[in-house]
Amino acid sequence: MFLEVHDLSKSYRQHPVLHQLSFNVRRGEILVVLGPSGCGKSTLLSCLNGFTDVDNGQVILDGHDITNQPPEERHITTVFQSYSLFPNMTVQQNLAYGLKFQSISRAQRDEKVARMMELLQLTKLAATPVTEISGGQQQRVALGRSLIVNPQLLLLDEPFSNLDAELRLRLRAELRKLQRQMKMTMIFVTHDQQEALALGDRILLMAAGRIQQLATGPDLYNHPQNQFAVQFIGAVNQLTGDRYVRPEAVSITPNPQGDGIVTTCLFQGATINYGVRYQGRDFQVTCLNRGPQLRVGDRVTVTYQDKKLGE
Ligand SMILES: Nc1ncnc2c1ncn2[C@@H]1O[C@H](COP(=O)(O)OP(=O)(O)OP(=O)(O)O)[C@@H](O)[C@H]1O
Repeated sequence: MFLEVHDLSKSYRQHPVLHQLSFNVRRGEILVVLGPSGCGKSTLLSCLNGFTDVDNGQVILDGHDITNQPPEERHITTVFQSYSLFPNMTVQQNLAYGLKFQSISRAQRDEKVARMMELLQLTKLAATPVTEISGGQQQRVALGRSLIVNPQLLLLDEPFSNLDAELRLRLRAELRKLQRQMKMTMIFVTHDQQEALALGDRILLMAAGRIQQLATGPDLYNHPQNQFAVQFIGAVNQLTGDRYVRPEAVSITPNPQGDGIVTTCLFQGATINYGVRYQGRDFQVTCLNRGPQLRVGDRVTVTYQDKKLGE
């Protein structure tokens, strides 16, 4: 394994924030750390990059125990939400800055910068001061500045959260492409489940400083291990005990004698979300937009196959 984390614990002033976390990251993988605000995601990254000391546990990177190494010796780079670029420098100068401390020739440096600008589609903006480019372009420069030093491990802490929805989607796709091209290992922190599902080879789901589940996106969605996982990823109809059914796994068919009744209807384009009252319960139902739309008050037949947590 490329990164191994064993029994990592961290408290701030006697208040435990991370509880004996153990997990691995494979070389060339994007692991997304997903969880609600305050669950300890940023603290986990700080323990990995060395900005925060751990109370207990071990961090092994590529076979080396880095638990007590200072941050500058770890070959780990972090991209933050606020991109902290140098405002008085151009795009090109910002990208080149990280390479100043590497013993490479000027020609090699220029070549790396040119390649990075090309990858990130920033070539035309090379000579523009970073204060004169858009938020999305600034975030690309920040990404480029981190990627250019070719870190063994890149940590990203909600890097797109200041950007509008469309730009987020675009940069997500670009990051995925770059990561594949450069075969870089990344840990990406987010509280956005769509982002996690879109980006992660695997997702480490956290709540209150504990790992709830570590799985691929489809596994997390289709086979949640506990109540937290089933509630946090996607919408769900809770049934009795540990049984549940996802909205798209409920079928409704119009039937004047049916014992379900449509209570709400939300048109979403490709899909329609219905609320259906059935057997004393309110169900969320997601249907593909095919055929005539049902209306509030329509009677329906309801069928579903429920599942059990942990299966
Ligand atoms: N330097 C610190 N001193 C004391 N408590 C801290 C410190 N940093 C974080 N905490 C606390 O640790 C807990 C976890 O914080 P952390 O920032 O790691 O969560 P997060 O999941 O990254 O949250 P968000 O998504 O809101 O950024 C919170 O209760 C927070 O208040």
